[in-house]
Amino acid sequence: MTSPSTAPTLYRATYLHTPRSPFTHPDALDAQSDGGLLVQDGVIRAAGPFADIRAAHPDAPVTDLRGGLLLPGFIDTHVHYPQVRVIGGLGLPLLDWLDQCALPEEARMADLAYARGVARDFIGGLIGAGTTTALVFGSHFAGAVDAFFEEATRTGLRAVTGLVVSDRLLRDELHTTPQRAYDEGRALIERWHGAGRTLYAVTPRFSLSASEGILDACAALMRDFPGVRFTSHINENTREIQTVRDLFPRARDYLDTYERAGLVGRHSVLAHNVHPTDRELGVMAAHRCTAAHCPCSNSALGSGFFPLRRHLDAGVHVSLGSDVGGGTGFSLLKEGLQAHFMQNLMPGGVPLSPAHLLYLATLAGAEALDLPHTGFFEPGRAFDAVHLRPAPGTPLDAVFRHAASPERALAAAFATGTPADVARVWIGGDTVLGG
Ligand SMILES: O=c1[nH]c(=O)c2nc[nH]c2[nH]1
Ligand SMILES: [Zn+2]
Repeated sequence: MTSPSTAPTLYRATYLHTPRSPFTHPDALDAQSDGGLLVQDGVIRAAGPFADIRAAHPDAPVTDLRGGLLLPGFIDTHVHYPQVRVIGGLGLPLLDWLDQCALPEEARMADLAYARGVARDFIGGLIGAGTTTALVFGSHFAGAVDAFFEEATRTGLRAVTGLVVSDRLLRDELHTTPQRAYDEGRALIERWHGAGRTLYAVTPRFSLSASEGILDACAALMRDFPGVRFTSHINENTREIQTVRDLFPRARDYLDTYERAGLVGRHSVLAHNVHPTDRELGVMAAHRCTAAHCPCSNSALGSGFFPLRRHLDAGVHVSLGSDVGGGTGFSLLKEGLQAHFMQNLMPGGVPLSPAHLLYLATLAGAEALDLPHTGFFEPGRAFDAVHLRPAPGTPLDAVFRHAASPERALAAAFATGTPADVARVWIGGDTVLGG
């Protein structure tokens, strides 16, 4: 039975989106200075110049969003739910930061009441930054993962997440066994994968903390439940990489620890990849898996410069992640700016235009997660959107009022926009913030 249709709404706005990748299509940015998006039942029905949409739908009520910028909702492809309350542990390299900042907080997630509060803080932070879809590193505790799925369902966030599993070198209370990893993962998949807007991601923390037995349990879940996603970390820090080499003497490299277990494929998103070998890039491209680039985290933890040029030359898909709490906040505008800075500063870096940054923050994530109903504005896609409308008197408001083109306003949004400039957020046509 189909539910009865609701009345359409015609949104009138300056909107920008990237229906294609600017890395392969130089004219990928579509900017409508006076655009119209007709939305009904959460789905975009028509898109284009306002005058054209108006003429075709003369009776649709209009919501006027002019004076700001309307963008597709941001898609964060790497962010840690249990770390929202430890953002800002600056000055430590990865393994020390994990020991001193992240893991003590992750151990607190055993307390379900605590986890529920963290889930509220975390999802509030994501939506407040204009993020409408996220691939979320979950918790080591199944109860805390349930709490996350419940909060995602309550708020309407599109979320892909799962139980984080490890069996060595963290803290005892964060360790599990292959059998428990499989059993708890299976129960969570059966409850949440494909329920409403939520999907499941099989999530070994990283090979440093995962034995072959745990990786095999992850592979069994991937085999038994086709369609679940896979995520983990790779090649972030030189000490981490050396430790993985010592732990897996038969593996050719870091990627091979996942590849041998059968965990590298179209639905795999590997965070960081700051120090890849050419072989790893070739295999990632061949399997069409994604590297989630997290520039603020790479800077804060001193992990290094992401070799974007090598990824592009090898044909590896790249998306963007905030990596909270190694990263410094939820804003994908800030991640885009930091990516731009780092590519500017590194020898052989890729010059990133505002169109590249918008693509990385939106459609690139939809492609990484294989969510073809999100990522840009076209008839048939869900209306997931963020309206940036800076407060009067702010510098960004001054730029918006005087910008020579929507592209210039978009560049300023990446240069100086923050969550304070997010006025309204929609997911599947529902207003989840502002309005
Ligand atoms: O940036 C990171 N954050 C983490 O929590 C983590 N765990 C393993 N490797 C990691 N890298
Ligand atoms: Zn991470």
